[in-house]
Amino acid sequence: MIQQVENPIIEVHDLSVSYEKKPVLWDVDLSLPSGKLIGIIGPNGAGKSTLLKSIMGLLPLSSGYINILDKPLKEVRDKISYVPQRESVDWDFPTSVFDVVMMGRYGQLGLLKRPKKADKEIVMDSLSKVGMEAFKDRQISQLSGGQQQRVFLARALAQQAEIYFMDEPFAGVDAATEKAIVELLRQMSAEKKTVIVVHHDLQSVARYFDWIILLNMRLVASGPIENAFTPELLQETYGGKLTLLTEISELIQKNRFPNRE
Ligand SMILES: Nc1ncnc2c1ncn2[C@@H]1O[C@H](COP(=O)(O)OP(=O)(O)OP(=O)(O)O)[C@@H](O)[C@H]1O
Repeated sequence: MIQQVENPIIEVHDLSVSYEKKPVLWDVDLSLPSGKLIGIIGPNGAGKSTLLKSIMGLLPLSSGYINILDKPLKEVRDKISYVPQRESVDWDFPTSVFDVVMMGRYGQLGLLKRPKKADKEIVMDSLSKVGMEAFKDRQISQLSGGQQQRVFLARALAQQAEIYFMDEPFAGVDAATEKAIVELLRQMSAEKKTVIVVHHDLQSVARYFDWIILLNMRLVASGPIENAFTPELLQETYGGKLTLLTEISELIQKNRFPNRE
């Protein structure tokens, strides 16, 4: 079930990626619609983060090419924003919440230019969207995991991009932060942003995403949640590793896609 899209915002052609000659992604052909919340789902080691990084040009490709907004990545870099995994960052670095979020503005500013009043306003607005204005002067080493994740999201918002890539934004955050992130994703979607999220928790997939990519080294499915989130396709993606299959099957049969209009 691989649905091709007319006028895709992202097109991936024959993508293969290897780490030190060990193949991780094989022949991925993908086209993605704009303005949707898109989840990349698959078991551990399936290549989800690798797909995200490849699309953003952070890894060398063994074969294939990627177009974003009909153009090669280097022409549209300022239109994309990346929220990496929280653990991949040194949170002991001595800097404030405000300054981390201001880093989101440097793409537009250039490194040597001073931020203007408008940039400061964008930073404060981004912090308020994630409920972190009160923490603007706090050192980032003194934040909880959920607060760190919110700051990361605020930095991405400050970039005012069109496409947002997020690698497991819900990993290790508290329930309040999870709810705040979901609300933010919905708001971004209402503003016609495209958001692509690596996601682990199968229970929440149908509630959070409009479209899913099922991946296990090869592309198993890409399509609207109603068509792609099926027991058969999940079985194909997870193989014997899927213990939640019955539960998910029930969820689908009851056609319960809560909170999604
Ligand atoms: N820098 C690297 N060097 C060598 N191998 C790597 C590197 N990064 C990832 N891999 C391997 O590539 C495979 C895919 O990794 P990737 O992180 O893309 O998977 P994932 O689906 O995001 O996994 P997870 O859900 O566990 O985060 C794994 O087998 C992983 O061990």
